[in-house]
Amino acid sequence: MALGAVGILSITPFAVWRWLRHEYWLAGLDAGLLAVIAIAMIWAWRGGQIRHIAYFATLPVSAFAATISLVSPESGYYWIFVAILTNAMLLPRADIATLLSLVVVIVTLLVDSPHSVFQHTTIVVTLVMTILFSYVFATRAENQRRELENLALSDPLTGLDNRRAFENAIEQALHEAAEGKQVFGLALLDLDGFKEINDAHGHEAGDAVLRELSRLISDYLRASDRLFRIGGEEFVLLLPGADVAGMHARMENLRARIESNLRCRGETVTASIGASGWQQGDTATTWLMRADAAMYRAKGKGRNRVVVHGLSALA
Ligand SMILES: Nc1nc2c(ncn2[C@@H]2O[C@H](COP(=O)(O)OP(=O)(O)OP(=O)(O)O)[C@@H](O)[C@H]2O)c(=O)[nH]1
Repeated sequence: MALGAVGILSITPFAVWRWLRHEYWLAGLDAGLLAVIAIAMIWAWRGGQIRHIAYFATLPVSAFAATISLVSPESGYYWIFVAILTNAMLLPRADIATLLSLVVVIVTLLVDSPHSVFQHTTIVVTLVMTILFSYVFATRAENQRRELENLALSDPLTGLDNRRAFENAIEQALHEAAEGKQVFGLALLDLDGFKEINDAHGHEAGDAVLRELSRLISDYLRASDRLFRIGGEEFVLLLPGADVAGMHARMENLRARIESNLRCRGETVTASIGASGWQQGDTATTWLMRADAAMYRAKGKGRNRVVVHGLSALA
């Protein structure tokens, strides 16, 4: 929004000035660019996706810079610097931003320059330097954004996807299930007596158990399954293609594997698992509530067991 406001404040005087000088064609070009910026600002204000808005805004800005440098080469070149920076700052990919800026610069080199050879060389060199520096800036910004996204979506202790990632994934699963593309199972896994483990052996030993548990579950999962750590000793599994009977068999295997392999200072550590299949009309809350209720039934029945909602004979 701030960039848009600066753009409008900077370009409007040029549009008026050109209109007063009867340069209607150039004034119309300025007015077109002002309209693009205004639409982009309204789109952003109404919550549009920044990525789409960026492409919508940068393409006309680049086209404007190239056109103005072709029709008015004495001063038009300066707008190319603005276009290069706009591309680098707005576009989500540094390579696309650089490519677009290069196209603009190459187009402008087609102009018969009214400048001296020295001035023209200076313009070309400074444009190329600006593109290079913008590329470095945009690449850094892109990497930092990716790192931040990873940090926001992963759990630092286990490296697994976290609750926020799970919230995105369950919405996606609900969408796919409602469209009939895929059935899904959802399983909640909670360690048994973890407080006592922490109290008896210390927090670091507890952390080691959580890391080992993550490794055990990850090794057991299929490529399409997803595992999340959504709380202290609470994990969620999102299992595409799993019907309730199949889910019970798989979770029972996982439970037995944990019981056989998970140890803290030689003591066996176990987990309780509650699971539920997707049902028509489910929201994330209703689906999770059924899996949660199944998990508490597993705890209530003495822990170290699996309960799948709707599979009472096996439960
Ligand atoms: N080491 C460690 N402990 C954690 C972490 N997050 C939560 N906890 C501990 O996990 C324990 C959870 O305790 P409870 O909710 O009582 O669960 P529980 O002892 O496993 O009991 P049940 O679930 O009923 O079998 C608490 O002592 C928390 O301090 C963590 O990241 N690391």
